[in-house]
Amino acid sequence: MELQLALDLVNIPEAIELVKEVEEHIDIVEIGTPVVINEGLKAVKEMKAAFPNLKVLADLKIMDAAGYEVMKASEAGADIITILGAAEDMSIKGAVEEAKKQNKKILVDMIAVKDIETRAKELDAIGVDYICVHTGYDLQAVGQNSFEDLKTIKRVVKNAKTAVAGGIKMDTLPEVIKASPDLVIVGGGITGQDDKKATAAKMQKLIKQG
Ligand SMILES: O=C(CO)[C@H](O)[C@H](O)COP(=O)(O)O
Repeated sequence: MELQLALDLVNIPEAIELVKEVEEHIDIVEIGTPVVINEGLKAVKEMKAAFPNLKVLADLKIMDAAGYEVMKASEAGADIITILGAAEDMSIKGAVEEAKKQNKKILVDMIAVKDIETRAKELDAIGVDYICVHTGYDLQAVGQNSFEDLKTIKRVVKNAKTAVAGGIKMDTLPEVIKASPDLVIVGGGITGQDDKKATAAKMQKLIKQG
């Protein structure tokens, strides 16, 4: 099980300062969608240059022109690139094909997918690297989470790694860990804390204990 830190509400210098604090306690750093919108793929490039030993995920949430966008994110230094599960199979296949060429990985974000079980089976058969259940900010605001969806993908996915994101905090982490995802993605649960390093360290410890 790995820990990914999601950075959404920062600029590039703030993102780099934040990662300096928690670097030793995370496996992957995510350049969140709002950061890519504000700063472009330069944010991925600068993060990779600052932390060459960390895996960098570019949360592009690709919907179309997937091969091209995966290629551009790969050139910027991303190790993992996200595409939406709601995208056409043709787009998912394009992303997977380009990622293989570039020696990168594809994470499919299942946000807004209604039939998680059926779509997860289809995506698994296409050969994506990760399938991630995700409750975005708008549904977190009305009290939703993805813990039941995580159990669903754990049951049906045979090849891809499983991941979970959306409002995970220290108090809900044990429930997430119980379901044994391969990747736990935490944003505000770390960045919103006064002592980010101690929080990341504690989360890492729980995750490594399984
Ligand atoms: O992709 C995202 C929002 O669309 C976030 O990066 C993801 O939800 C993790 O952040 P948090 O733990 O703060 O919810």
